[in-house]
Amino acid sequence: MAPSKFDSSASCGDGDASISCSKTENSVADSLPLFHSEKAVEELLQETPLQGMDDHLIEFSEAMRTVAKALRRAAEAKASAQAEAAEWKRRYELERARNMELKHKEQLPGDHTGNFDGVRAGNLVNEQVWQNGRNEHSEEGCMEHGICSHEVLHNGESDSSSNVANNNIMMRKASFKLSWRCKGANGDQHKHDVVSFERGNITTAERSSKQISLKWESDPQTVFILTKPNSVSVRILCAEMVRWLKEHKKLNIYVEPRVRAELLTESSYFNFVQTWKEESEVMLLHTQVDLVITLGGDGTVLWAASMFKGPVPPIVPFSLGSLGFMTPFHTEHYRDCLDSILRGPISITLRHRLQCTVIRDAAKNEYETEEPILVLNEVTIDRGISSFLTNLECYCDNSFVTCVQGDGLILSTTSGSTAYSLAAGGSMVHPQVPGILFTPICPHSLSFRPLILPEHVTVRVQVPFNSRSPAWASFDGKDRKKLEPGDALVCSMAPWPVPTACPVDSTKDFLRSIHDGLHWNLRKTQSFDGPRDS
Ligand SMILES: NC(=O)c1ccc[n+]([C@@H]2O[C@H](COP(=O)([O-])OP(=O)(O)OC[C@H]3O[C@@H](n4cnc5c(N)ncnc54)[C@H](O)[C@@H]3O)[C@@H](O)[C@H]2O)c1
Ligand SMILES: Nc1ncnc2c1ncn2[C@@H]1O[C@H](COP(=O)(O)OP(=O)(O)OP(=O)(O)O)[C@@H](O)[C@H]1O
Repeated sequence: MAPSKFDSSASCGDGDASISCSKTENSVADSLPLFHSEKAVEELLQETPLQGMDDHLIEFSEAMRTVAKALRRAAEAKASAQAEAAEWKRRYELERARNMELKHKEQLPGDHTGNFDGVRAGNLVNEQVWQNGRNEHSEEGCMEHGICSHEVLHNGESDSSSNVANNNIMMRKASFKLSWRCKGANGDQHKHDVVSFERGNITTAERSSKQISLKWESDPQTVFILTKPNSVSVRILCAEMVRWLKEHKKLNIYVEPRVRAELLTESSYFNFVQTWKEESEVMLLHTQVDLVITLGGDGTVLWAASMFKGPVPPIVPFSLGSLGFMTPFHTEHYRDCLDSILRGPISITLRHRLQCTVIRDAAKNEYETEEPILVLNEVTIDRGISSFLTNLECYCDNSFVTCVQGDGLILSTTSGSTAYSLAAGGSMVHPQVPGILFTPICPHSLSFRPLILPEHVTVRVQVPFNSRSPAWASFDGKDRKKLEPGDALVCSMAPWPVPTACPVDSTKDFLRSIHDGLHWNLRKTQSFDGPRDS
């Protein structure tokens, strides 16, 4: 009786496996191990004596033997093809490595991609020559502008500092290049000093925010004194300081028009004091002034910074306020202090500023002001007098961040981290840390924690068209601007920081300000007198 279909299970001898001839050709080939040898077929046939079989069955048995042989040959051919492909692949990799090495040596300008699309496997060089002749790490191949590294490890040699196995295959550590992604054509050249790149290991050997020291190359000639208004003690000190700087230091003195008028009411002696007539002259102050002295509190430092829309001369802030986070110099010793500052060198805290631009009806993308508004502390977008929650859509480099529903949002510098942002639950951050604090004000959501974003981002805060009320932006607590639905405020790090002088260094200054100003973590020390671990 001839079977209509071969569809049975059988032991293959080398273990239990099922053979299903109803499989497609590919799937049979895939299960070649099941046909490990023709033995399986023989065993199967032996179990069925040929005598008594009809011709069809005998014929079928023979066909099965033939199929088994064909499958074995196919398996051998496949294994051989795989081995050959592996060999070609290995050769290709060798050639690729060699070409890469040569290409790096040639230092082709503008091509640091490490791409070798044109390399063909057929264009191979003698592998042995390559292995014998080259045995080097190719640091010298690293280019001027990018940061790259790759190394080749050879037969019998392994990098003692790594765990690379010592086998007979030439191994190539992945080659790579780092570059800083930023706007502008010269982006690649940014901050290479921060990252060192030895043999493929990335280390940040150098720090970006070192203590900055200012050394005068020529003597300062002109000092601009800024004072807090309506303060008798400030007025008295200002007159005394102007006199001393003129008589003992032979300096030119600039003051605000209001201050000059005050000095002149005191005495005509102060006629030499300079000021400006037109507001437009303020724009040029930075070209005439060597040093700015502030007499007041933090608000006077903010005021001074706001007068410079571009570069800011070094500021020496004297403390005549209540808190004095940014005013480390004491007025009692002002002569010694100024004496040392005029001689230099001066330790400087470079305080980053934010530049903010209001865009009216963001859909039109029209900037309201030509010049961005610069802030030293923060820009605040809040609900103003409205009793509704703010509804502020926030984007960071065009990626949606979140929607602020609450009283508002503070975008703060690290200098401003100890001001309004701190009161709203933001972290205190050392002023030399470059970053933008993203601090919600009374958010109506328990999970809305403050963020600190990197310095290079652009933050966009938009009042959506479906907002129930407008929002209000204020800049270092001043100049409130209404943001109607559809308006946006764009904020990024400004290129002109505010250099403020420190008595010792910026870290001591920062710690002093949080200890003295805020009494940070002030607590009576627990006494020794009591239970303790034995
Ligand atoms: N709830 C709050 O804490 C709150 C509310 C509104 C404004 N402010 C802050 O006031 C600043 C404006 O200051 P002002 O002197 O013109 O107004 P102000 O005279 O009302 O003084 C506000 C207080 O903030 C302090 N301050 C300012 N800058 C600081 C800083 N960088 N670190 C620590 N404290 C700082 C000042 O010493 C002052 O005591 C704003 O930029 C804002 O940060 C804070
Ligand atoms: N030269 C100036 N012209 C106009 N306004 C100024 C000037 N200097 C300071 N102000 C403003 O006066 C206010 C108070 O100044 P400041 O913060 O220096 O004094 P304070 O409030 O007594 O000190 P503190 O901030 O330490 O409590 C601030 O709002 C500031 O913007």
